[in-house]
Amino acid sequence: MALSGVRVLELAGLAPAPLCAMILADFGARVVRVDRVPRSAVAADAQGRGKRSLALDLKRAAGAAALRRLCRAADVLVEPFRHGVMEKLGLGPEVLLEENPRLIYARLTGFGQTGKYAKSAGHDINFLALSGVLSKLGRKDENPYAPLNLLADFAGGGVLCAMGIIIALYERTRSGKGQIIDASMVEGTAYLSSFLWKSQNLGLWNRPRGENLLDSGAPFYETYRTSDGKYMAVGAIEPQFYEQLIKGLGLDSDKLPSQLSFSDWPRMKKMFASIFAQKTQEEWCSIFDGADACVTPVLSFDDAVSHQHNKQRGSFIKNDQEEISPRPAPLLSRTPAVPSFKRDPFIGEHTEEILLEYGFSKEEIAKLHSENVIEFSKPKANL
Ligand SMILES: C[C@H](CCC[C@@H](C)[C@H]1CC[C@H]2[C@@H]3[C@H](O)C[C@@H]4C[C@H](O)CC[C@]4(C)[C@H]3C[C@H](O)[C@]12C)C(=O)SCCNC(=O)CCNC(=O)[C@H](O)C(C)(C)COP(=O)(O)OP(=O)(O)OC[C@H]1O[C@@H](n2cnc3c(N)ncnc32)[C@H](O)[C@@H]1OP(=O)(O)O
Repeated sequence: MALSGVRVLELAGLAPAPLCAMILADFGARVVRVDRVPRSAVAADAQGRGKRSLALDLKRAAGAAALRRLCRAADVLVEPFRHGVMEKLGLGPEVLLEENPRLIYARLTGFGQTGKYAKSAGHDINFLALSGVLSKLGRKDENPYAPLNLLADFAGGGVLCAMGIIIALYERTRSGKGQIIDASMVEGTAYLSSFLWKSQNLGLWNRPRGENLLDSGAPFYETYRTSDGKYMAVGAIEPQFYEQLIKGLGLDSDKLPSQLSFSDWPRMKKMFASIFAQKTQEEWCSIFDGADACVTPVLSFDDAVSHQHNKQRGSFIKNDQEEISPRPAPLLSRTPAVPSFKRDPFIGEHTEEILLEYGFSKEEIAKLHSENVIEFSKPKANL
């Protein structure tokens, strides 16, 4: 796999860092998740695929020293705490990079390492809000709406941090040097929205929220309820696709206002809604499948797994616990990701094997254990 041989240490956190490290594991990195001792009340990594777990108390001097030793032999460290936490533990980047100048020290936070909010707690919705992007999301006359925690936590956070790590690994092949990655979810989300920023003078976004082309203002970029209580997604932007949409709906474009007549959009949306409400989702699929109208069913998770297209591509996988999840993306032709089919690791399940692998002796491990600096776990559920 593309990242074979890359050793990653992930300090356990909430949603974004676990995704970042799972991506690295899916593509071949050997990822060790460093879990808390004593266990945290919010300890539940649903993104542990392909990782092993080492339970280590970083607040004890011997625990922090153990992490320093692990970092001397690692390629990447991913830490998810607000600024100052690692420094307080004596595990700041100056210390770890001095001991291992090749280390890539990835700091995945909401607000970044500097600035007024660097030490503030926050969650996805806060980062999305500060990036400016949340102000654009939502329907007309409604409050801004955060699409789960997909945008800041995962896209602007986990994915962009993984990209930063890959870029730094690539650069290290030339310089031989590691570096610090300051991955702020506010900035990651803002960066993802570059198109919105850079297209402002195109007149696409100058109307109030919910009245623009892609924010549910346009009748041809919307979801519509079907007679069986399901939904269809319509994305017929270009005129040739819009024409196919109109045809599929049984309408005559000569008798309709022009596609880009903003003032007619509310009326057109009502008309489309009443037409979509007359057939089931399946009936609409049989009309639009194969037509270039950019109309697709809105699928539940179950329906997505069993949809013919996704089945043909093997887009979802099942692990040995029968748990279904999306296959890693993108597909690389020669060195594709090979996701683990084993269950996610229990906290502390691999403590001993990891420490041995990183050069600790059996005696050292026994001492750490007797002092409760590390924990071993018997295979039982985390929750
Ligand atoms: C919207 C998402 C968040 C989704 C979260 C949900 C997935 C979970 C939230 C509630 C969970 C459920 C609940 O807990 C009940 C059940 C519990 C059960 O165990 C599992 C099932 C549950 C139902 C459980 C299920 C799920 O887990 C939940 C539903 C997000 O937006 S995530 C993004 C969050 N933001 C960031 O990542 C930005 C950067 N980070 C931060 O701002 C902060 O880290 C954060 C997230 C605000 C947390 O702040 P906190 O004060 O708690 O932490 P820090 O300041 O970072 O400091 C960490 C302290 O921990 C010490 N420490 C770390 N590692 C170790 C170690 N190995 N050993 C010892 N100590 C360690 C560290 O030294 C710090 O100590 P100090 O505070 O003393 O400095």
